[in-house]
Amino acid sequence: MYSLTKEGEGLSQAILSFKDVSLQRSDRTILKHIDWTIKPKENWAILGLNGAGKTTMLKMIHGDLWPTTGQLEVLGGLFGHISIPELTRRIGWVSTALQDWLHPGDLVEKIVLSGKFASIGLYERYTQQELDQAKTILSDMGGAKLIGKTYMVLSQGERQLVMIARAMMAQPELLILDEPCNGLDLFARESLLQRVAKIADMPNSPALLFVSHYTEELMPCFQNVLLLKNGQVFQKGKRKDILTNNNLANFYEAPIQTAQIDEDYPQKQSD
Ligand SMILES: Nc1ncnc2c1ncn2[C@@H]1O[C@H](COP(=O)(O)OP(=O)(O)OP(=O)(O)O)[C@@H](O)[C@H]1O
Repeated sequence: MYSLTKEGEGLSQAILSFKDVSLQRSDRTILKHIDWTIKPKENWAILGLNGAGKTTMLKMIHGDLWPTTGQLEVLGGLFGHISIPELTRRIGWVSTALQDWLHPGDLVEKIVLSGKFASIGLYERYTQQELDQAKTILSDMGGAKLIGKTYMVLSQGERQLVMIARAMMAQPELLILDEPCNGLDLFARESLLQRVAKIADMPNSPALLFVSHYTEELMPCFQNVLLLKNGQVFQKGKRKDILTNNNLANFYEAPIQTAQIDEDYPQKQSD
């Protein structure tokens, strides 16, 4: 169904749509003339070096920043005509930065449950059924052994798993994974990426938006890639067209040799 703005203008059915969006801060243009659409059922990865503007774009999608110029539509709502708190409840956000806000002494399952209320800590009344649902989501993500532990004793990989389960608790329509593999060792990273791939395979999977510095983290479920450089879209499209040696060499301004790695990622025997 098409959404309507207050003026009655029909909107697209896109998950998100940037139309000539720029963002100015002080005397600096951080994002420049971004044109980009994510259609339903598409999963995208954004690749960019430090300072490219990735986090700024995510903050915009999440409603924390507004375009200085241009038109931005997220989940059928046009900025300027939507309730931002309502929008943010429909978006899951996983980022190591968010971990610093959590209460270290909280039980893992309660942190997952807090995703339902979009709160840091649990202040709302909840039912046993909701708590059980949080445990089920965590178990489905491979985190059954974490139930009953406090957040502070978890490893970084386990914390990221909890963050993803927390985001899934709200049944988001869009799940943003902002450099989720930061600080993870090889095995923890591959295990987390496998979990992400499982989410992508779910029948009612949210649209996935994965942000990274590294091409090797872009799982096959990310069929579309946007290369962001100096606040501008350098290239965007199907991964097979974007992740070529030539493109990446131009993007990074350095010789690049990509290699297809066996999709059976390294796994510990115990996994
Ligand atoms: N409020 C602001 N005022 C001025 N400059 C800003 C502001 N916010 C971000 N920037 C600048 O905009 C640029 C893009 O920042 P952003 O955090 O979006 O990059 P990024 O691609 O996420 O980088 P990283 O990979 O290092 O996290 C950076 O140079 C940053 O210093």
